[in-house]
Amino acid sequence: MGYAQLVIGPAGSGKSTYCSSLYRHCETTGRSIQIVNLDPAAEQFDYPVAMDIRELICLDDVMEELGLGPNGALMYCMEELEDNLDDWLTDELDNYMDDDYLVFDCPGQIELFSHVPVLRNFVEHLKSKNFNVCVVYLLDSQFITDVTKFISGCMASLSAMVQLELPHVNILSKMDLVTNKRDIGKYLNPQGQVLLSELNQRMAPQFFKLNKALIDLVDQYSMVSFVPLDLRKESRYPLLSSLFHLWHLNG
Ligand SMILES: Nc1nc2c(ncn2[C@@H]2O[C@H](COP(=O)(O)OP(=O)(O)OP(=O)(O)O)[C@@H](O)[C@H]2O)c(=O)[nH]1
Repeated sequence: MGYAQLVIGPAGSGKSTYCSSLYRHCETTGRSIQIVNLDPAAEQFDYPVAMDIRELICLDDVMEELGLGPNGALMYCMEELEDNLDDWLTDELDNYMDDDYLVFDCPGQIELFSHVPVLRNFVEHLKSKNFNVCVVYLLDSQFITDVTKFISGCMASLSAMVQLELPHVNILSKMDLVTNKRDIGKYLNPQGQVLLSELNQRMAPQFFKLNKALIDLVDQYSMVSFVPLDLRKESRYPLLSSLFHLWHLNG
């Protein structure tokens, strides 16, 4: 059995930085992982790239040849990947053995994990090749500085959970940029009633019913909670280790 981590999250949330930190961490601790680039627009990497979607298709070529903009071209590239699961991806996966650990650095287009089936089909393919797959969802800590942003971050993460139906860990990235940790603390162990009253104070009364429904949803999916990760600090090591261990057991 192989293991795979799908690293997803909005554009710029720190996916590639997380992948390179994880790679260096594993190097230090004597583990072996392979990082795969699934972003056809990526230009440079801070980690050795084991497999690269750009060998199959490249964003610039699609933009030039089909006259598409960056977003349309990216979706075209991902559909090309979906069409090549049995060919390109299967050939590439054949290079990896039992017990190999692949980490997939994905593009940040939100539609990939909200409403198009590409990643879900990709995951099904990995499973059919005997990979145990889990998701690491990154959210920039700067995006949850108030309750409305927090709810929006939760909803985006929840839509990925529902779409992919995999073991899922939410990580709050760029914690070094949070100047007042107390502002974020209340969102790490969210209390429904506190969030609801904060939300209601921010919004007009016609939204109160909707606010309640949203908070109940976050409460019910109690796993919509975030693990803060500061990659710039030495303290990241125990956290990366325990997360890695968890994924390896449950992934
Ligand atoms: N301060 C700080 N900056 C970070 C951290 N992680 C990433 N960044 C910066 O955030 C920017 C985006 O980081 P990336 O790792 O490229 O993010 P990404 O999610 O892979 O981006 P896309 O592939 O474009 O979606 C870069 O300028 C990084 O240097 C962090 O933990 N702290």
